[in-house]
Amino acid sequence: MSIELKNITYTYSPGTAYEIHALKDINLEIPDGQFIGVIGHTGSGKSTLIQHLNALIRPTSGSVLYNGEDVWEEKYDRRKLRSQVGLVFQYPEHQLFESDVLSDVCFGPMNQGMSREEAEAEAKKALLQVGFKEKNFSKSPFELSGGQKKRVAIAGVLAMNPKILILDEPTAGLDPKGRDEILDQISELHKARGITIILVSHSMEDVAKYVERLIVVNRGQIAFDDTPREVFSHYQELEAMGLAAPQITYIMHALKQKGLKVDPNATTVEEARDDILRALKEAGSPLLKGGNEK
Ligand SMILES: Nc1ncnc2c1ncn2[C@@H]1O[C@H](COP(=O)(O)OP(=O)(O)OP(=O)(O)O)[C@@H](O)[C@H]1O
Repeated sequence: MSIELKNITYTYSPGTAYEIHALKDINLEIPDGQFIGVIGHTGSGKSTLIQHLNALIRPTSGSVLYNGEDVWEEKYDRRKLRSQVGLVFQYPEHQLFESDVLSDVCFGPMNQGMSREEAEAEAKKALLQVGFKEKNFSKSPFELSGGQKKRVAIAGVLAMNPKILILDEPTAGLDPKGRDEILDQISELHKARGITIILVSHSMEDVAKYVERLIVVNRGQIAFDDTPREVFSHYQELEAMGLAAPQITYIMHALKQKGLKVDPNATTVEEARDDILRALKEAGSPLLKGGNEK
């Protein structure tokens, strides 16, 4: 189930005074099963890019291939594609409209042609997988907290059994605890279903913790496409794009400059902790005498 973007450009309002070249010659290959982060400054083109992945917008030039087939061929079934490449928009909770949670999540699969019974089975599975409790299935979506609403919205797309799930800032507007819970659940989902996850995020800490591949978009182009570790080693270039590496990367660079033999490219707090302890131990540091070793 690979997606390929070939020489994609996209221009809003072409030929007018408001013309904006949102994407410029994008080439991208997304094989099965990866957990990918997409990061970039506001207005860099992330949303425009992901809408190409499920043929919601048609490129100005270039082609989008799904399993090798051009999705903009006249006879291509783009409706089917959209159920296989599920897209959860920013603030999806604004799109809940049924009277109860279960019916809301059933809407997508029923729209795809499933019976209510089949749809309910998929909906329940999806809701439980995103950590939504069964006792709340009959509640009105309007009674729910922000985090619960987001779960319902994600389950609504998941219930259609997508092969690829794209989430545009799924944690926007949540507090840190709600944010971690949702991201942990998305990560679990990736493991349990083995589907491709594409996570658009503004948080370097979040992508560093979860994704295996990080795509950095800058002014409509792909600036980096690599492991988070490799991308963050270019932190000075990221800064020039209005981005930054995770704070821990800066701390590790500072420690290295002070003479501690740490790996400056650690990207998560856990990785950094282990590496600092190792370096302190190797240096025979008195700091470890308090029994603080792992
Ligand atoms: N419907 C639209 N009409 C005209 N211009 C648009 C439209 N949507 C986006 N743009 C412009 O295209 C460029 C890319 O926008 P896009 O929304 O893809 O960026 P983004 O990286 O997703 O931003 P954000 O992080 O704020 O969501 C920006 O200059 C934006 O102003």
